Amino acid sequence: MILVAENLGWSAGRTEIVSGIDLEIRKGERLGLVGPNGSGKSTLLKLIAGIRSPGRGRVLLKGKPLSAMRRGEIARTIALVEQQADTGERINVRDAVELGRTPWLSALQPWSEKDDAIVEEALAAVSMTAFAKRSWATLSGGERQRVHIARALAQRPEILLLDEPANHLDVHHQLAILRLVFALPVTTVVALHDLNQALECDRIGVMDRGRLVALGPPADVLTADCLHGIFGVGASVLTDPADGARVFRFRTLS
Ligand SMILES: Nc1ncnc2c1ncn2[C@@H]1O[C@H](COP(=O)(O)OP(=O)(O)OP(=O)(O)O)[C@@H](O)[C@H]1O
Repeated sequence: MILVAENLGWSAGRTEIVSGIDLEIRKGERLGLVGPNGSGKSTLLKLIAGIRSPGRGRVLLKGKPLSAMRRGEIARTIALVEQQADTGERINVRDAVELGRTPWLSALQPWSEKDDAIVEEALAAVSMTAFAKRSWATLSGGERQRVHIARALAQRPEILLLDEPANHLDVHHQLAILRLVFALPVTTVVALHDLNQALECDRIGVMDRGRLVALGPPADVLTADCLHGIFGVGASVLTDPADGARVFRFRTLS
């Protein structure tokens, strides 16, 4: 297991936001996190990224407690693309992506041509090369999202955590980003609202009111009962005649 959460919990004041999370993340898997608004997906991602300290339980990264690791050491392994993340307004796109290299730089290892090449590759991966000199402040929401993903790619993490990466993106870029993310040779944990996109994950974790209530292959987890009970919707599973893929069609419950 590359990352293990043991009885993880976090509270805001006296309100438990997530609790009792036991989760073993396998090296190389694509794990989707789904759940209603406010069910704790972002909080769980922040806890496993080490940017929020758990109130209870612990996170082990390759067997080592996250709490015993330095920030830079964690950042060389885990990158998190947050929802609505912001970046200093005055920087340009390339500067924002270069920030991804920070955990790898030191007095003994200053910026090199290799870092330039990694940044250029990351910009190209999200089709933002032509925007490299543009000021961050002038970007649209979807362009910012793609730059955040490029920054995370430049970090060259072993574990990539993404909170709603397709948010703000037009349908072309949604498909392109998810295809890119799912093809990366890294472990990926991705919070998703689109349950059809979630079907592409190896495993799905379902969050409900701060708890991980189901975990397993998409077909086992995203059942009609689950969709009814957790999301309060009815769903039919249709087959796409183009390629035989399963797709959900949702309806409100009368
Ligand atoms: N610092 C905080 N103080 C108080 N409440 C918080 C804090 N952070 C999160 N919450 C609450 O915790 C709950 C879980 O939030 P979280 O952002 O983890 O959910 P989510 O599943 O990612 O939601 P969404 O799908 O809407 O993005 C929400 O009700 C939120 O309002």
